[in-house]
Amino acid sequence: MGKIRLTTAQALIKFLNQQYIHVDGEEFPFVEGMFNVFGHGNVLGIGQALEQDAGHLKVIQGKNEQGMAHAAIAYSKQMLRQKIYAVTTSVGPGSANLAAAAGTALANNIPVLFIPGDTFATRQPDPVLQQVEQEYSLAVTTNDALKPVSRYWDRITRPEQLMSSLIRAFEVMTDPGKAGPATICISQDVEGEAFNYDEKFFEKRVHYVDRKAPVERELNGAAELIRSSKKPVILIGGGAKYSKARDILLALSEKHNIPLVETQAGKATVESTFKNNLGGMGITGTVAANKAARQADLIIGIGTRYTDFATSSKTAFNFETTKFLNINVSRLQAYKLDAFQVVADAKTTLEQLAPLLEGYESEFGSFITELKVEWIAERDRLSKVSFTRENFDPEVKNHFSQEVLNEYADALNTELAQTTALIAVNDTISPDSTIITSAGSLPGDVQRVWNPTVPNTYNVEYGYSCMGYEVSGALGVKLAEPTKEVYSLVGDGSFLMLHSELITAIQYGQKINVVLFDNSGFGCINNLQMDHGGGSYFCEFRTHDNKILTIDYAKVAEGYGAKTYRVNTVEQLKEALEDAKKQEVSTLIDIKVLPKTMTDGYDSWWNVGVAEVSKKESIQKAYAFRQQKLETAKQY
Ligand SMILES: Cc1ncc(C[n+]2csc(CCOP(=O)(O)OP(=O)(O)O)c2C)c(N)n1
Ligand SMILES: O=C1C[C@@H](O)[C@H](O)[C@@H](O)C1=O
Ligand SMILES: [Mg+2]
Repeated sequence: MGKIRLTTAQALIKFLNQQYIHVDGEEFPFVEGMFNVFGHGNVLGIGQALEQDAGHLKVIQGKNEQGMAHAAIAYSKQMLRQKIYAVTTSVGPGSANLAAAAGTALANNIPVLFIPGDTFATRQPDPVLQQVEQEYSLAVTTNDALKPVSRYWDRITRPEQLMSSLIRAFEVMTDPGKAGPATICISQDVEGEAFNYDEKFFEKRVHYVDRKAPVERELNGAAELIRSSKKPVILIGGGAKYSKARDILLALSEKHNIPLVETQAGKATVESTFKNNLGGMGITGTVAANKAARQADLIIGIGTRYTDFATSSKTAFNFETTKFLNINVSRLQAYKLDAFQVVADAKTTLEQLAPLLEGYESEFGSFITELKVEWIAERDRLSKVSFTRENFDPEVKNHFSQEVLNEYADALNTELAQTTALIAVNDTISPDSTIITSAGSLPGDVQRVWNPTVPNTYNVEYGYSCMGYEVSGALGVKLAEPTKEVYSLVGDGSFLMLHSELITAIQYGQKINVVLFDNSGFGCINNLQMDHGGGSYFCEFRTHDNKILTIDYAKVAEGYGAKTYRVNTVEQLKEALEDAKKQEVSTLIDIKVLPKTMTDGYDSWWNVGVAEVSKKESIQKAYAFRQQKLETAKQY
């Protein structure tokens, strides 16, 4: 057998170039490119290999490891998990910076390949720069911290180990049932070590993503459950989107009059304009979706993980009477809520179920339309909130006095409500643009009020809700959708935490639009503490002498080379959005919004850890309320 002498890093890059994916009869390269932040842990090994021959890989210099990893995750999510970017980091802090992003990929089941450098296999120079010296083991390095946030984890201390390791990593990343981050740590000396690799290892390798069909028992059981149900509701999860189940969902919903409700990951599988689509479900959901779910005697959960946000901490359904039918490629997910399990691909299952449901119609009648009409009116109200200097009643009530709200209006020089601004963005940008968000109050707002009229234009990461995904993710989506506009919807808190990849976007001419909602604080957490009887404690951005912090974010982005806008009214916002569309360079719109003007909970419930004992009566009350709610919640 032919051999080829390569360094471990050269072998890695050669192998990545030869990985293909085969989905629904189409075959294409699985690895699009590689993000890097070089340091001594990877520049001489992986850096050298890329410089010598990157093949078809697009090589992009990131600015922060978490940020570039978020960009890679958003890319993969937008490509419906069919294409990835790899991410290489240096050793120690460089790899530690991957941890939050790895968690993001894992919680959201997104395939991405992480290649952090590792300490020396020989241990000759130990402790090498950036090595943490553990007393109890020389084998432990910073990279061990990535184990709990990786779907697959390995350490390469000999060049030949790379072969079996990579094959496992690609098997994991291309399996829809267990897709997630694969982390292969390579000792920095080993990256440069050569080995006589079998040439066969580098032959084109095709990873087949076949759609797993349900077995007859599953199919008949599912059909029987639906046929005997009066009011079934379909809960669309991310799995439905990745399976491209839109058409069959639409057909089944229409034919059998079954309402569709969506999780964050499932939103925009089916366009919001579809008559039976009632929008987001759960804590951050619409009244319409939650009312339908409350009435349901059967929830058909398709590709959903049933997170606390989707189930309102297991209070959203009537568990006495509601059955669950879970269609999921993951057995782990299918087992949830004591459901009837169909462990199979969403689209295939629904297509095979269709003939078995012939003649069936739910008893929802015109109720679905009534719910939708009711919610449209509510959204309309939210689009027109106008601030008044007296007796203003914000969405989030009884937290801030009018005096404090006026203080914000003065400091930020704005009277804009967040809901009004957000809906204006929705109504102004082109419908085929994609929005990206993940943390703060915006994910809740968009799950309720954002109307994606074009499928797959909603890239919201809410499995990990990781601050920093918003701006970085926009870069990833732009790489996936180069001809479309992308909009990062980001709070001031998240922007401050991480926006380094805005610079990467500008550097590589990848136009992103950052729409920044500045309410001068960690607004949603402030809501959370005050909703549970606490004071306003360290969640507002105030100076040492209690003044509201005002930051000119437009100026910050201007410094990077972005085209920027300062916005205090809806009119200015619309103008800025129109102008931003015409720009070739990345843009940032700094919108000053009033706190407490995001959407509120609409009576949904989130189980959070309230203090059992407290000196404050309001907290005691919050605790008692939680205990009361737990009485009605499913226990597991
Ligand atoms: C990396 C990370 N750290 C902390 C949190 C907890 N957290 C969630 S939202 C939030 C504040 C977000 O503030 P901002 O972006 O301004 O959004 P707002 O709620 O004000 O709309 C914090 C600290 C998180 N989700 N992610
Ligand atoms: O703690 C949190 C509260 C949520 O409202 C928010 O969206 C999320 O980012 C979070 O971490
Ligand atoms: Mg904020």
